[in-house]
Amino acid sequence: MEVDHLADERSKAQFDVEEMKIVWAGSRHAFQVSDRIARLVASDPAFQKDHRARLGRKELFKNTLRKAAYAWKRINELRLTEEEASRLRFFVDEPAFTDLHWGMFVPAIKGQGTEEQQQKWLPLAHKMQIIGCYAQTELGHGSNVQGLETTATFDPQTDEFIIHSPTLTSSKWWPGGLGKVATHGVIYARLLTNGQEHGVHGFIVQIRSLDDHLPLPGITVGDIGIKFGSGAYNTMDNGVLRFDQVRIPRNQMLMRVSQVTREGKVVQSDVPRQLVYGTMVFVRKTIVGDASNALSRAVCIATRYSAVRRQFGSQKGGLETQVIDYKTQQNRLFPLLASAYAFRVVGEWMEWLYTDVTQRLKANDFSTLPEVHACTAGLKSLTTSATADGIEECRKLCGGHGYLHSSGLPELFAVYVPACTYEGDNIVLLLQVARFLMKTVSQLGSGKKAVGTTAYMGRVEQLMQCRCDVQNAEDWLKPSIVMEAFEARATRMSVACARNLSKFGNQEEGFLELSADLVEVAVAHCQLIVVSKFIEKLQQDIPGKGVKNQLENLCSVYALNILHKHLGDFLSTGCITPMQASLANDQLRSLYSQVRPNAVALVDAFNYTDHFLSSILGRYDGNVYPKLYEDAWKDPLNDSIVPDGFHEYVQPILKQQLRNAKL
Ligand SMILES: CCCCCCCC/C=C\CCCCCCCCCCCCC/C=C/C(=O)SCCNC(=O)CCNC(=O)[C@H](O)C(C)(C)COP(=O)(O)OP(=O)(O)OC[C@H]1O[C@@H](n2cnc3c(N)ncnc32)[C@H](O)[C@@H]1OP(=O)(O)O
Ligand SMILES: Cc1cc2nc3c(=O)[nH]c(=O)nc-3n(C[C@H](O)[C@H](O)[C@H](O)COP(=O)(O)OP(=O)(O)OC[C@H]3O[C@@H](n4cnc5c(N)ncnc54)[C@H](O)[C@@H]3O)c2cc1C
Repeated sequence: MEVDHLADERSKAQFDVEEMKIVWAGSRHAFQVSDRIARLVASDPAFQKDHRARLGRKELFKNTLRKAAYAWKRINELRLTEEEASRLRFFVDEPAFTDLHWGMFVPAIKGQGTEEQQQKWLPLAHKMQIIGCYAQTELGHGSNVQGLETTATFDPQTDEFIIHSPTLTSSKWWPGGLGKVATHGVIYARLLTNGQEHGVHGFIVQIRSLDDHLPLPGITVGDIGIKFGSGAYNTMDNGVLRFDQVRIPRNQMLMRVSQVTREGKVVQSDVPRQLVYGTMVFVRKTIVGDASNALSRAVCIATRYSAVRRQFGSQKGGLETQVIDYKTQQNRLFPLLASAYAFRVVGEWMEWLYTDVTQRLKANDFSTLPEVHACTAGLKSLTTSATADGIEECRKLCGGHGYLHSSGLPELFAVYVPACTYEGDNIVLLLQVARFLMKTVSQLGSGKKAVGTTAYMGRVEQLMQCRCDVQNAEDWLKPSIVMEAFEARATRMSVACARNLSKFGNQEEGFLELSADLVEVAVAHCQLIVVSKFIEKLQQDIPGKGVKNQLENLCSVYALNILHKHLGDFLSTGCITPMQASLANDQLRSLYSQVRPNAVALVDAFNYTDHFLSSILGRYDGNVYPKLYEDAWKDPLNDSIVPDGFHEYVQPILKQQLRNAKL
């Protein structure tokens, strides 16, 4: 009979775990779909994944192609909905060319193509009769999109664009799916007509033949090579691509934002030029939601293992202390648990924000676009940095065993860290947020109302002077007090930076000089958004015994831990005193004690199968030691007692030593 080594932990929970599962999933329906698909994937041997790190690149990649084809077959056989298919991709847990096809190529056509273009290309893409990638980044430029060098020159004689890579640095470099699989790509290039340049635009270009999969004439394409970590992101074929005067019909330029007429005239639509960047906004909001997935997974492993692992403190031969009971462990682990829940909430809000802007754009209302850009960029940066650091912290929280591949943490880290770079380097994105904030501050005096996530700046005078009203530690549990402290911090930092900027004659020069401070301002603003959205969520009716109370504790842990980590910001802006900061820390410690008995149940609420977690340390039943021991013997090195190469290389050394000793 299977023994649940964590049963005791589970019995301590003070809330309804089943109801928390629904909060985590977003709705009862979402939970049911997710639960069903997770089981479907876990029970299908075709989706086995524990051997990935031992495969060579070619075998690994072929295995991914097999899985993708099988997944597609099952999606069609079972007639899965879009939601179900997307859950299937999530639980299969393997980066593949299909991510870029569905996650970027299709959205780029939807967002930047005209109705006519959508009608032509989307049915092909939806049936996967063509497979697309998103080819923007080049060897020489990624962040600086305006600096891309690939050209698309209109030839009025033939009514075609000539796509060309004029330099080595203009080679497309990084696009996922491009290396070996994609038949088409949305290629970003500088538009040239009648000898004039018109900025970067997207073009649908066929890369490989649909008959024999060979590159079309004028195209050089391949994979860019092995990436960080074993297995990990190497299931993806990130590619390199060069064009030698490749011709495409005029109607393959994505023309929702600008059109090129038969004569080569460029006509701007009434939508803003920035919509050319719309796919990045879409993916950044997806990445925010996904951060909670990756962080919760690491936290689930570290929490369960911390409850299993015991070190020191045995009294009279009794059990040693569970490491989760050490305050230092709690102080590292519980803020990550709280962050996972916080990012879940903010991810949900981000979905709402995106739906809202999409509807507005349809009605030609572009007013919220700058804010949506700032929110998606800023929160993508904040959540991915925190998640990447959080996964590594979870590895350390698991001590030595966390470094084993079978802990599930090294591969999770290797797959996750590029999220800090792709879809915009996190620092570059925070600088975008800072620009938006400096603009907002500069407009405060002009009567323009600060709205949305910057509405708090409308109370700049009050926030510049307010003094926090905390008398005792429990006061820090009041949402109004926390909000005021975060708003005062963000406002004061923004205003201080804006004042410093105004000392520079040249704004751009000032921006460069102060960029490190500006990044901190952007972080303060984004952390405020997360805290405020979590607090807003708690104002809703949340059913289930004790569920809301747990979420309130986690929200307070998230906020007070940030306050503690960024104490310098809060103190130097004068809103709170050192005594109040110390009370916040007392409250944080007390919250840890309240989270402690619920910790295992709070990670059970993520509803992850053992297949998905892929971690011996994070097993649901906590049966860690026998399984670790068993697993060691499965390593190919243990197939033979004496390893290959021993007689050839090591034995001669030993014999030499023996000879020397005899001499
Ligand atoms: C094996 C199993 C398989 C299973 C299969 C199952 C089948 C599948 C079924 C379902 C599956 C579903 C799967 C879905 C998965 C989805 C997952 C998605 C995967 C993601 C993987 C990621 C891969 C990575 C991709 C990339 O990295 S793409 C490249 C990204 N590149 C960047 O992000 C570049 C960053 N740089 C920039 O964004 C900008 O250029 C800049 C930094 C903003 C610089 O801009 P600036 O210099 O200011 O220049 P301007 O261009 O002049 O802008 C000025 C102006 O514009 C505003 N602005 C800027 N950006 C935007 C924007 N995006 N939106 C709106 N506005 C913007 C800016 O604020 C300025 O405004 P003002 O003038 O008003 O100030
Ligand atoms: C796994 C992975 C998958 C990818 N997939 C795709 C894809 O499918 N399609 C695609 O088109 N691209 C893809 N990319 C490329 C990715 O979008 C870029 O790498 C990313 O946007 C960062 O750009 P960069 O490489 O030019 O970095 P750089 O901008 O060169 O960054 C280098 C350093 O310079 C700093 N820096 C740069 N500019 C500034 C500035 N203005 N101020 C201060 N500091 C600055 C950065 O912070 C960073 O520390 C992928 C990348 C990875 C790693």
